[in-house]
Amino acid sequence: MKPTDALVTVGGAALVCHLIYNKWEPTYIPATTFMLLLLPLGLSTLLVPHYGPALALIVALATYHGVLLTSISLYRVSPWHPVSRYPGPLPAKLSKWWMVWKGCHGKQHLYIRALHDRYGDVVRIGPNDISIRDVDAVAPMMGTNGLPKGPSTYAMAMEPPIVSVIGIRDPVAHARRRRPWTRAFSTTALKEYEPTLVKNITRLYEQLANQKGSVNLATWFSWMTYDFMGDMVFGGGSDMLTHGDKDGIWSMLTNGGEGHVMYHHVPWLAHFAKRLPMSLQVKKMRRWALERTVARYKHGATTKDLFYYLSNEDGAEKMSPPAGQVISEGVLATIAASDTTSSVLSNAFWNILRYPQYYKRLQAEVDQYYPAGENALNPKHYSKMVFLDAVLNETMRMYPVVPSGSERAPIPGKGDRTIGPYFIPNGTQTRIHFWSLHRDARYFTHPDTFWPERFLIAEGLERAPEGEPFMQNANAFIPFSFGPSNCVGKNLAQVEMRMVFCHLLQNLEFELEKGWDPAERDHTIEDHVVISMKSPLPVVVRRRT
Ligand code: HEM
Repeated sequence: MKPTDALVTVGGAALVCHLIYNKWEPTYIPATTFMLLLLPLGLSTLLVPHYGPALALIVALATYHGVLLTSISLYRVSPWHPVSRYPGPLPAKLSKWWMVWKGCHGKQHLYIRALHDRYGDVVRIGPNDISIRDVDAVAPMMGTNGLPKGPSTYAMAMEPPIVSVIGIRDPVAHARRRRPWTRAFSTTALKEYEPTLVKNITRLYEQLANQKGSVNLATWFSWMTYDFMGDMVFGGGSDMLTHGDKDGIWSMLTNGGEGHVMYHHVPWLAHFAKRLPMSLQVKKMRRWALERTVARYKHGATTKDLFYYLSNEDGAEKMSPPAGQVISEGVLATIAASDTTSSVLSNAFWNILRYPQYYKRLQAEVDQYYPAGENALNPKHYSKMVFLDAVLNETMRMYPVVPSGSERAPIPGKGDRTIGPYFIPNGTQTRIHFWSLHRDARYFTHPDTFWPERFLIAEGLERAPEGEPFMQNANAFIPFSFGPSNCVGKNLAQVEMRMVFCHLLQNLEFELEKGWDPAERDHTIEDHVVISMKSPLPVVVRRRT
């Protein structure tokens, strides 16, 4: 064979490889190794007579991968690409790694918002990836007849193949797996959890009351929320409020963010994840969960906690799940419930402490419903505390715990979909960008200002300031997401946060550490799929007299 014919054969094989990946996206490791390595290596034999073995290898690999990359790039920016109708920056159209690059610095929430400001309500943030900032797309995309979860939720689930509920893409299988969760968060079940909540919040209070000087309030909230979930899922064993993060579990949870961003944008990477060093941390967490689960199975249920429902001790399902599934769900619960709730708690405290008028008003509300002597750990007045709710809601509006939204995508191979006014081609990963939606002036007056009263005005409890139109679109406020895959733990999170606020404000007073500028914290917000604040929250705590 002439050298040019051999080179054309190598290039042709690369084009076939592009076609195969474009249609089937194989992630099976042997198939990937064959397509990307063994095939060009094999084809190099055609070039050996002309270049010798070593050079033939180099030429074959360079030609194969050069043609492959060129073909992929041209297709992605061409008008024939299914997502070409949506605008976006060129590097994002060319490669998902662009968003990984933007995301690993923790600022993708700001970047995507800037892209929406520049390009409009739909932006292409990857070759097959779009972000939407339009309230009219929320229900059609995330509601009952909307799109199922996308591939990145599967990729981020802790340990495929035993994927927890958050990673299940098939809507029927997801609904089935969600049943014990729904039972676990019914009104009756929530009532059963109160003693565990009370125990942990009392412990938090005692620890804070005994601290001298300035403390990092954010850390204490993290430890409390984690201990609470440790009790709820694994019957205890965490004890961070007493011993701190001695096992390094909390640092593992908060430091693995860059990995999450990578899986979020390049989900296929998860198939290789077990070989990456970061998975050692995941294994450590899973080992801890396994030990606790085995102990829990041995001792059985002493209270009706979350494990009771997840392991089917309530006997509501015909078949009990395998232990591996219970571990996966348990690990998900501790992650989904602790990092999220603690970040809202610390962000809410940060905001009332930097705006003293809100601290004063909230303190007055707590004192009205829970004066000294009244048990603030009893939720009987919580539903009447409208300002507390307004503070928590405003915190979640401005600092949604999942800033870049939760991914959705048409079911692979089931064809394209139209969502409201938007055409979503098969294979397109899409999401409503919560951060941009929550800070869109069309939906919220002064969207970048912390102004809890907006929620009271919207409910007709207060008058809007005169002289400017008041905007508040309830459908654009989705911190717990929307539809059949929304946050199943929403009600628990709300009781927990209200209980913390009422008990702590009834008994303690808080002051920001002198000399610390709270505005600094704004610049340290990072989006690692879940929001993360790199800055501490240094606060001086005193008992109220
Ligand atoms: C303020 C606290 C919390 C916030 C803001 C929050 C927010 C969210 C969001 C945005 C999602 C993604 C939903 C989607 O994909 O559409 C989610 C999922 C989830 N959350 Fe929460 N969450 C919080 C607390 C909790 C708590 C306390 C639990 C209790 C275990 C919990 C359990 C879950 C679970 C299991 C899922 C997956 C649901 C599914 O895929 O069906 N979350 N959460």
